[in-house]
Amino acid sequence: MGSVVDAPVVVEGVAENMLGDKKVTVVFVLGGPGSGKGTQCANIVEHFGFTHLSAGDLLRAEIKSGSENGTMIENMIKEGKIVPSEVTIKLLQDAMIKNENDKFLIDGFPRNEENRAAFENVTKISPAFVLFFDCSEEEMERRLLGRNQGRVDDNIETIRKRFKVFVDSSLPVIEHYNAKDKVKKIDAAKPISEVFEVVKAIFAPYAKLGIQLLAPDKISWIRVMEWLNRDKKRTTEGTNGGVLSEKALLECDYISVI
Ligand SMILES: Nc1ncnc2c1ncn2[C@@H]1O[C@H](COP(=O)(O)OP(=O)(O)OP(=O)(O)O)[C@@H](O)[C@H]1O
Ligand SMILES: O=c1ccn([C@@H]2O[C@H](COP(=O)(O)O)[C@@H](O)[C@H]2O)c(=O)[nH]1
Repeated sequence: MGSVVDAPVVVEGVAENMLGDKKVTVVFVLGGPGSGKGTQCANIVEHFGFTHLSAGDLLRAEIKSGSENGTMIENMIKEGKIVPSEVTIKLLQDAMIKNENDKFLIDGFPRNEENRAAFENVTKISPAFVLFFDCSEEEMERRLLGRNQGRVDDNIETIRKRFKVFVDSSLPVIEHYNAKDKVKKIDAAKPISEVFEVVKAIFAPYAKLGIQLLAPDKISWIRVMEWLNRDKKRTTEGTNGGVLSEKALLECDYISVI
């Protein structure tokens, strides 16, 4: 009996963007403060192999690093205001370039139409789709006041300001992508596990296949991975140089898919 490995299945038709020499898939994760974006992103990372980039976390790290922008960012966050696009975009772009992964969840960005247009202009990346966590202000307020992570903006005064910024500036971003049919709206008022069931169905095309080599003496991992990675499509090339369909690969006597 051979060993087990996770093999990526890349789905044709999912938008891919170039970041330097690298092809990347980006999903924007949007929703009001406390709607559960970070919580669900952690689940998506665990199950679907995305890298989570929270714009808010990157800005908070920038404050801690003692950067020259630190004081300005801290003041904006305390007021619930939106940090200038060039600062946030640079942090996101650097994080994507540094990371070897090619699938990113960008959480809490773009926050306004100017953020969105600047990001698309600078990076030439447009999202594969946008997850929108929809939740009432009453429920979000309850969650934020109970979060207890010592955040300077989780107080009732700043929370109200953040809600207003979300409605006035961030909802138009969601409307922009909705007009392009890119928004997947989720009822985020439900319990965490129920929200994740809906999220899971949306990310199903990114699921990893478990593959087991039944006859390691007859077929090598290197060969299987070459087949699966070729052209990043669901068709693969066989040993005889012809085209081996995914179906044929999965029916191969030496491999089982679990
Ligand atoms: N579906 C849910 N039901 C109840 N509580 C939740 C749910 N999702 C998240 N929470 C809790 O609500 C709080 C806020 O969640 P989270 O940090 O994921 O929200 P967020 O949208 O990322 O917030 P922000 O935009 O302010 O960073 C956390 O304490 C989290 O445990
Ligand atoms: O793109 C962004 C993301 C965040 N901010 C500022 O940070 C806080 C906190 O953001 P969270 O997503 O809740 O962690 C937000 O209120 C903004 O002040 C930003 O300016 N731009």
